[in-house]
Amino acid sequence: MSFIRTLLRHTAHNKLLLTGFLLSIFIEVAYFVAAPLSLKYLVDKAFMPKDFQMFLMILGVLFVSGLIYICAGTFGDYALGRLSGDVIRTLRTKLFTHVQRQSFSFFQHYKLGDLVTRFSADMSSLESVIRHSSPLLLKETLNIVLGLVMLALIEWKLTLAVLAGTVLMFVGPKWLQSRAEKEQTAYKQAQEQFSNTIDEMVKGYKTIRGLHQQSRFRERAGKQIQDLFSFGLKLHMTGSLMERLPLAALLVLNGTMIGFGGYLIFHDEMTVGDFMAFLTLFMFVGQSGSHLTALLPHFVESRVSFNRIGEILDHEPEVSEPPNPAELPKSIRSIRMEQVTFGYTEESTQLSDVSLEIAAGSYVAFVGPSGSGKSTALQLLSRFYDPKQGAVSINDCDLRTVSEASLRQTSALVTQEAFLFNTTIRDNLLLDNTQATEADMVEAAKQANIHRMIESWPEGYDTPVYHEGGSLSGGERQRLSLARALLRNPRILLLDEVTSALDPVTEADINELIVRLRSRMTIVSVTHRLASAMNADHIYVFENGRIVESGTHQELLREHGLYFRLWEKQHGFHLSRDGLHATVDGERLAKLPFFQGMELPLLHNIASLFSTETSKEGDTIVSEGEAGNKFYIIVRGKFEILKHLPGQGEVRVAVLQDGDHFGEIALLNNVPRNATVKALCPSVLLSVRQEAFQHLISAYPQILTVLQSTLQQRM
Ligand SMILES: Nc1ncnc2c1ncn2[C@@H]1O[C@H](COP(=O)(O)OP(=O)(O)OP(=O)(O)O)[C@@H](O)[C@H]1O
Repeated sequence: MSFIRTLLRHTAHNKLLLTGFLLSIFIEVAYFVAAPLSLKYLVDKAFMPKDFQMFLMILGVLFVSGLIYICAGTFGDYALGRLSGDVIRTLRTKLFTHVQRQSFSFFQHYKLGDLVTRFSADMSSLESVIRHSSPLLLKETLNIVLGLVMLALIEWKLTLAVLAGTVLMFVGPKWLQSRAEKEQTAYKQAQEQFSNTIDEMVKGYKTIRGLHQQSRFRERAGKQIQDLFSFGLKLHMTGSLMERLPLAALLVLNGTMIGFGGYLIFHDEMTVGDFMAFLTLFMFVGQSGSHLTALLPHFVESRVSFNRIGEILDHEPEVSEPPNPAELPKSIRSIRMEQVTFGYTEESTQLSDVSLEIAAGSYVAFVGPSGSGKSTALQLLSRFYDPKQGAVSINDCDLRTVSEASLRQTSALVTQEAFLFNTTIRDNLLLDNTQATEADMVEAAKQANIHRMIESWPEGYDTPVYHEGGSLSGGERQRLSLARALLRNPRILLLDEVTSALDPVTEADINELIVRLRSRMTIVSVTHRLASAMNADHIYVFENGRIVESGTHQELLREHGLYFRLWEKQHGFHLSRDGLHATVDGERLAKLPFFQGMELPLLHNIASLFSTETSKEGDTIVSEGEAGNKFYIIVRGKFEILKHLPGQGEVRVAVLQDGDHFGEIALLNNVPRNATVKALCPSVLLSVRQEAFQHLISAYPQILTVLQSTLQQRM
């Protein structure tokens, strides 16, 4: 078993303790095996001839060897504790460090529950086998071997008969082993799935309650608990069969031994003392045999656990530290992507032949439609992935040759998620930054416009954060994660949609901060909102994984290309500072296909028919199949369009963002929604009801014609 090999490998370095432990086991076993022999001598040499001196001598020997046995056992327990603790500590550390080294794809493949189960349930089963089952295995095997030798010394013929029957004890468990392994694997998988559900239930508790999804989750958990019950029952039954079959074999053996032993006594080939010693020793060996088989289910479980942990340890990170990593210089000249092609999987391509150069100290924006590859390009700049072809470099230094520590000191990434640790605000800001003073921390918080807010909390910088930042607002979280990045004083600041989920005031604030920072560091910002990018020194426009345009805001507008079209789409909306009230210009409405050619005064009237709606992440705006009675324009936010496709279930078919519209088909009578629309972040919409539109349609039949042709295209 490779598990035993691993065990030996991890304990071999502590030779003295290991030898002491093995010796203690040997003494224990020798005592147990030899003790029944005392019966033979007591009966044949002391009791039968009534030799009191011999009796005292045997008693003395028993007492001294009992004392040695107790001392050896105590030392053995200590040695085992140290050795097994050491193995588990090494394995836990190895697993943790290995998981930490992994690339993003690993965390996409393994869910939280998968990993937690491996760190907890699987490690515990290994721990129990290392601490209890392995030493028992050793002891019981030695018991059997030594016991059999002793039995042979007492009466070899009887021993041979018994030995032949012993084979029976191991046939059943061997036969059941592969079944037990399969059941164990199924049980562990069910544990993982249940852990994943608990994880979602805790993290998504607001969404679950908000959307009243408790019963769906209860149903899912109920099914998983039922699976745990069924797999657990099967496992229990197989385990108990593995223990019971050898016991049945033992009963047969007992009968054989008493029968054959009796025959030998009646024919004077064995003394009564020999028989009693044989019987006691045989009971003892039999007990060891059944202990051994009782250990089998634990070994099966630990083997499955060991393989599951091994699967993680065998997973090599795709992005690894080079053997002799280079350090990035203090001053940065440029960041380059040269003919970069990249795909998240072997088969897919998310970036094709992307080349760009970012001068040190400049502020660069990546813009483009959803899914065009902006964030992917940023992740390559952070070396969360390596390109399939081409190179990403800083100062002509390929990132694949640079040490991770040096890269992370040079650049800091802030993402939309703004993850915070469950500790105080101070610890969240400082992390391991021992060089930053209290004044530095306050300065960074001031720059990110969060200092006053922190000070207004009763515990100030010592305020604890709960639920990974869920106890704070999105804006507070984002400002804190910006302050954290600034405190590290990076030379390159990478921002991934940092303002997309924020209210207009916070967004404007953060955009101002970026403008202030641009002289101090190189900034690369991914955003789908062009108003946030217009101040950039240079803008790269992505479409289908390629850079299709680049230049300043003005240059790009003059090109009348994709950027211009996106700008036109996002322009013409007004949002109040609190983000709760939006309006749209008549000119903007004129760009919608079904309003084209209408006079401006009428469009202004139509604009006044719209009312503002806000939605939270996860809110369903429209549901496939329901009767629709509203048309929507997205003022700001992100929505996914989901459709039920035959054989595939609900599938995301598109993502809509600022300036996009949906639901116009519902403005026709009795047309059900042909897709579900869900908010991916806090969003603001303008909507108009069907009734309000009816008189327009009758006055302007062209609206109806265009809507009908849109409907035909989409069905
Ligand atoms: N981790 C991932 N694994 C597989 N595919 C991914 C992964 N992340 C993104 N993609 C896919 O890669 C493509 C580009 O995604 P990316 O996030 O870079 O686009 P984007 O322009 O930033 O869009 P958005 O603004 O919607 O995030 C999309 O088709 C997306 O579905």
